[in-house]
Amino acid sequence: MKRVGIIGTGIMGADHARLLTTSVSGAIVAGVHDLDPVRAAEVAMHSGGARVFGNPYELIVDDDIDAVLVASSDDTHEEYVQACITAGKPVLCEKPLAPTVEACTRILDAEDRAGSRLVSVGFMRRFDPGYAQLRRMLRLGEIGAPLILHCVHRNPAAVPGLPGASVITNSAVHELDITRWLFAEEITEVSVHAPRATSHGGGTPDPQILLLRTASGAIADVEVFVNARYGYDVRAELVGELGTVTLDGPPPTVLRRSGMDGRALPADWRPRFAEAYRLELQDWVDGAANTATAWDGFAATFVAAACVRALETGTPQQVTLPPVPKLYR
Ligand SMILES: NC(=O)c1ccc[n+]([C@@H]2O[C@H](COP(=O)([O-])OP(=O)(O)OC[C@H]3O[C@@H](n4cnc5c(N)ncnc54)[C@H](O)[C@@H]3O)[C@@H](O)[C@H]2O)c1
Ligand SMILES: O[C@H]1[C@H](O)[C@@H](O)[C@H](O)[C@@H](O)[C@H]1O
Repeated sequence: MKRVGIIGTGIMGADHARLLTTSVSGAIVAGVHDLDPVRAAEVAMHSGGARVFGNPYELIVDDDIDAVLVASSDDTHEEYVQACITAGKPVLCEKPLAPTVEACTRILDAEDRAGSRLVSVGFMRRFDPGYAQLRRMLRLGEIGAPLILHCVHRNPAAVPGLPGASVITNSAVHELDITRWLFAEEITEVSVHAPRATSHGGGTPDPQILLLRTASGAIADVEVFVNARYGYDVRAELVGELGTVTLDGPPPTVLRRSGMDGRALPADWRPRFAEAYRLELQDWVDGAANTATAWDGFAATFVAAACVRALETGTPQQVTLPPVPKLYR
């Protein structure tokens, strides 16, 4: 039985705790920590009486904790991931690995010194049955050589006044990862275009259109719109030389009534990606190593940084990743 400690018990930490407790085999939530002790206590209570730690570093080194899940806010990931590497414990860190290239580089260096892959990154879309099917069809040659990936990523609402950079490092980062993962090659050039901003974002440059060119010359276009109001909506369409494959959002149930034909949209990512989170956690608990690595986390943040420069300067940016370190080849 893997005894998991969770740092950060907000929306995602609480959801991961619930899944680990109810839907993942071979694991228990043994410890929790949050800056807010009330949140930590509540999640502990629903996780079969996990221990509440007042100090996150004591949780990480505790002999009764085998592995750590980091679900605190983005800018706190690095310090906890570093402490896990030092303690020699596997850590599943929510995306992004860290919001800056410098922080991700320090994590890669620490893993290199440790000499083993301890870090997984929560790019859960890799486990979503819909995205997995898209990738399988591509590999089977169903649509021939891929040319274009169209992506839509809409959230109903975000923190008012969120900086444009955060829309990229926190939200569009999923598409940066999924583009690398689907095409199995790196993104080499990016440009970002911002139309007139929505009046519902408190000044956030939102929506944004990202154009990503991959090493073989394919293009992904990403509409990221974090104040779209109407619901949580993530979609994709892959266009190949022989056909297309479309990933529409579940659920499959359609309500036809009063002259309308419609499906209910989820309010956020938890229902939409419930199965992806469960499969990701199971994979991590099993040590199956299909989760995104620290290198994947670094690469996504590296491309995100180029997108932020493109947004701020209005000019396309070349992306040249450093060579893949030996640990990840
Ligand atoms: N994979 C996904 O689809 C997905 C979805 C949502 C969020 N996330 C990521 O998960 C993380 C958490 O997001 P959330 O939506 O749960 O946010 P949240 O604000 O609901 O929860 C964050 C929690 O972290 C705590 N916290 C903040 N700083 C801390 C620190 N230094 N030490 C310990 N606890 C600290 C807060 O008190 C809060 O309870 C973020 O990194 C976010 O990007 C991933
Ligand atoms: O942190 C969340 C999470 O990563 C969701 O999956 C994404 O859709 C949101 O845009 C982001 O804010």
